[in-house]
Amino acid sequence: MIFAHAVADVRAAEAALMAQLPEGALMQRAASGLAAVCARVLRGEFGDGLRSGGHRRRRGGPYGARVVLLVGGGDNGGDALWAGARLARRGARVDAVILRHDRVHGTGLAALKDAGGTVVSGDDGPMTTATAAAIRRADLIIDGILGIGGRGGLRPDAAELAEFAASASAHVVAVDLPSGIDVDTGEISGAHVRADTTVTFGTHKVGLFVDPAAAVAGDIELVDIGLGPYLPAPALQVLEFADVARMFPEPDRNADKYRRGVLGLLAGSAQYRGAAVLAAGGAVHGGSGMLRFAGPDAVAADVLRRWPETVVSAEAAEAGRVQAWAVGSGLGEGREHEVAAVLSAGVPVLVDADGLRKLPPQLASPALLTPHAGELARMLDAQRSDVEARRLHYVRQAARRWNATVLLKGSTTLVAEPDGPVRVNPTGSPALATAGSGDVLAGLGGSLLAAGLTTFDAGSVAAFVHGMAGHVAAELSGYPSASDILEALPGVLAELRRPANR
Ligand SMILES: NC(=O)C1=CN([C@@H]2O[C@H](COP(=O)(O)OP(=O)(O)OC[C@H]3O[C@@H](n4cnc5c(N)ncnc54)[C@H](OP(=O)(O)O)[C@@H]3O)[C@@H](O)[C@H]2O)[C@@H](O)CC1
Ligand SMILES: Nc1ncnc2c1ncn2[C@@H]1O[C@H](COP(=O)(O)OP(=O)(O)O)[C@@H](O)[C@H]1O
Ligand SMILES: [K+]
Repeated sequence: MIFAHAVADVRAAEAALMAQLPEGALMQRAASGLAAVCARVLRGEFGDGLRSGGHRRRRGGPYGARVVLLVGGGDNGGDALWAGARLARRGARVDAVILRHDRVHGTGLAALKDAGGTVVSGDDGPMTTATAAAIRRADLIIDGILGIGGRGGLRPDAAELAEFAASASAHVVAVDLPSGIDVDTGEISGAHVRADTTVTFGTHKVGLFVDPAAAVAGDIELVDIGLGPYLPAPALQVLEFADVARMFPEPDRNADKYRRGVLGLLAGSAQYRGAAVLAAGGAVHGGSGMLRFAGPDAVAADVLRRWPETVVSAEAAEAGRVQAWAVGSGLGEGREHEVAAVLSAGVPVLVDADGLRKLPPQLASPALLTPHAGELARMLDAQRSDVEARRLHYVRQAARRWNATVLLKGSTTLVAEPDGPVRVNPTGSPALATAGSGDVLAGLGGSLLAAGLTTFDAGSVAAFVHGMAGHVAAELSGYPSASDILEALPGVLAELRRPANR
């Protein structure tokens, strides 16, 4: 599992660690890790990142490379200067653009000059003819404008510099984080740097994983500076393949279909018949022992044709015993009384799409709500654009509001509980943004709930597997449909469940 911590916790851990170490030791660890990643960038070991297109790709390493440092008035600028000094000693031509001469990290600047680096900015501002020329011909730009001490977007002179750097063809490496993002929320409130690679220190920072900020961080490289023992519980968790492989329910020797868990599915309608078929497909593969589908004859017939293992009934009340419900995908209007009955049935429930329209103020059983940004906006009486800009804020708010697990879908899928760390799904891709793909996710998540996973684990495991299936489907079909994603599921699950991976 990968973790990210809040700035206050990073600061406290740094203070505790620094008390044990000689002055400046931590910055040397950070700068040495930063310089090592920069050397790899200059050897061409990194892709072109997000700003791909106009990059001049260098392969020769630091010797003879042109490096520009953007240096703010704090320790983030200090890291850049010390790393610049190391690169200069290895033969790079290093030019520093100093934003605040009165605040610049003194020993870092002296070290850079000793190593042969030069300052190209002027006394009255960072943008000079020499600055522009250095940035235009740079192979690598190191963004040390702001780190965890930054507040709000970049100020005008830094913003102008960042904009000029963005128009250059150099690879941009951000020190700790792309300057100007809100590091604890992933929000962006003004001008900021766009990085191809971010080298972060001690632990990951929240904003590096949450859009919109994550989208401007590029590849993330973590440099261990020894903070680990001093860090408290993380603010964010990112599951990895091995975590997910371990979290799957393992049917025991004397399992039967009931003990493996039965999922009830209330999805699809005359208008959205396919939603029932797609959700049922996610469900029959998701680890539960049996699927009971409740819905109108025509929809049930479609489900049975595709998934003959399903047991169908006309109404939720006639479905029989289940260990969990998944409700709402493509359900349309008119079955609100059934949704209400399912929500008070006393078993865990995944609530998607139309099931989210009229949620009661209190939910009677453990619930996993799976809105996209538009649905969450409607639930919280907010604007969709605001939910997309402040994903972490709103997902946490909804989790507290309904005392439930909330899985917010989209470019960063987040899974939040009323308290504790939020999980970010690392496998998402725009390939998933296709009609019906959310229905597959709902069926899969519901099935995992029925099989006994908690709402938090079921949501995060389902999102992870769904994302992997999206990648596999994209390799096979270019622009995969939801049916393609569904078809890729068994292969992905087989890989995850292989004994060697558990
Ligand atoms: N502590 C450690 O042990 C280690 C820390 N490390 C490194 O230190 C970094 C944190 O350093 P830091 O605390 O000095 O803050 P930092 O992010 O450089 O910026 C502060 C300066 O920015 C300014 N400023 C603020 N907002 C602004 C804006 N919007 N636009 C423009 N300017 C703005 C603010 O000025 P003021 O607001 O006072 O005018 C102040 O001068 C951390 O990210 C990591 O890289 C590593 O070496 C590992 C060991
Ligand atoms: N830009 C994106 N990047 C990654 N995943 C995305 C993106 N846009 C949508 N998704 C994912 O695609 C799925 C779409 O689900 P949903 O919005 O419910 O669509 P539908 O209702 O048509 O099934 C969700 O899993 C969501 O997280
Ligand atoms: K930075």
